[in-house]
Amino acid sequence: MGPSDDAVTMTDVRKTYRVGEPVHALDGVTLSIPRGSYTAIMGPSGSGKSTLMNLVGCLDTPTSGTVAVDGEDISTLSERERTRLRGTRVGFVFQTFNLMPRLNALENVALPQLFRSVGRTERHDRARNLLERVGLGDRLDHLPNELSGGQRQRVALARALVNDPAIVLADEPSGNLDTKTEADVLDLFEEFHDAGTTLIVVTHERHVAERADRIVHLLDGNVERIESLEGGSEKASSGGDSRVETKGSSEGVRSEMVDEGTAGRTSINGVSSDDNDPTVSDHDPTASQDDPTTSEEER
Ligand SMILES: Nc1ncnc2c1ncn2[C@@H]1O[C@H](COP(=O)(O)OP(=O)(O)OP(=O)(O)O)[C@@H](O)[C@H]1O
Repeated sequence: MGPSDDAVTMTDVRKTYRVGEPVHALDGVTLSIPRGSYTAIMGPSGSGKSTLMNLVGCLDTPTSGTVAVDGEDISTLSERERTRLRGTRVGFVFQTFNLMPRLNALENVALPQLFRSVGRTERHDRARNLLERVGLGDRLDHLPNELSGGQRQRVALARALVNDPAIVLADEPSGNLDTKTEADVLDLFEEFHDAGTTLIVVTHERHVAERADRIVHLLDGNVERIESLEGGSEKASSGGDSRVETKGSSEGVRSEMVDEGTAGRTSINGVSSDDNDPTVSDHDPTASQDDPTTSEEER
């Protein structure tokens, strides 16, 4: 299996934060995530799950080692190129949904397509199609606060998928949902996984992780072990090149870089954190020339 068969390849990845005493959030992680696989990431608080997700999501760069996302080494890319890779090849689903409060369901799902050179009609057609697939064809005009928690999460999932990403990253995607709604959302994940999407889900919940093909257990910034799950899909077991190598000692950290956690300021799903300002106007920014997320090509 060649590198192109992996959606993500991490090689001896270290991430060191220096806010006072250095914190080795990731400490020599080598991990491959095959295309089309469904991976759960588990581990105690502080074990490095979010740090790993931030790297895979191109929200941050490693202190040392390489992270290849959809075949591209993110350390060699400019900030602008990483933004584009993130906007076009990665979809994000958060526990808190992160929908734009003043945009309706259709506009929220259409928004990340501003990274692509497609017109407004095509953007809206695709958003409508995805919302129909997640069972919300009759809720297109609803604002987030006019939807239930499960419906909002389904809008978030449709938004994550709208650019046909190589990878969907989900951080505690069902944490705020009741049991029945959680099951519905997880069924939907499975449906998209069956259709070939690579899914990486961070969770503290064993029953959520067990929906995946395998569980990567992190401990103290390293991969402690990888657990293959019985009944994992055909696709994942045949693509299950889960080469894992961990390096236990933090003494080997080579970096002298100072990382100050830039992740929070970066745009996600085509929407920068500053753009989450609830004072954003009601008009459809996917049609606006002035919207900060409008692609260069469209200006
Ligand atoms: N921006 C940052 N600056 C400094 N230290 C950080 C930063 N982000 C994370 N850390 C530290 O890195 C370590 C790993 O953090 P991370 O958020 O990846 O853990 P986690 O496994 O996601 O934890 P949780 O389950 O509590 O969300 C922690 O010790 C944390 O304090």
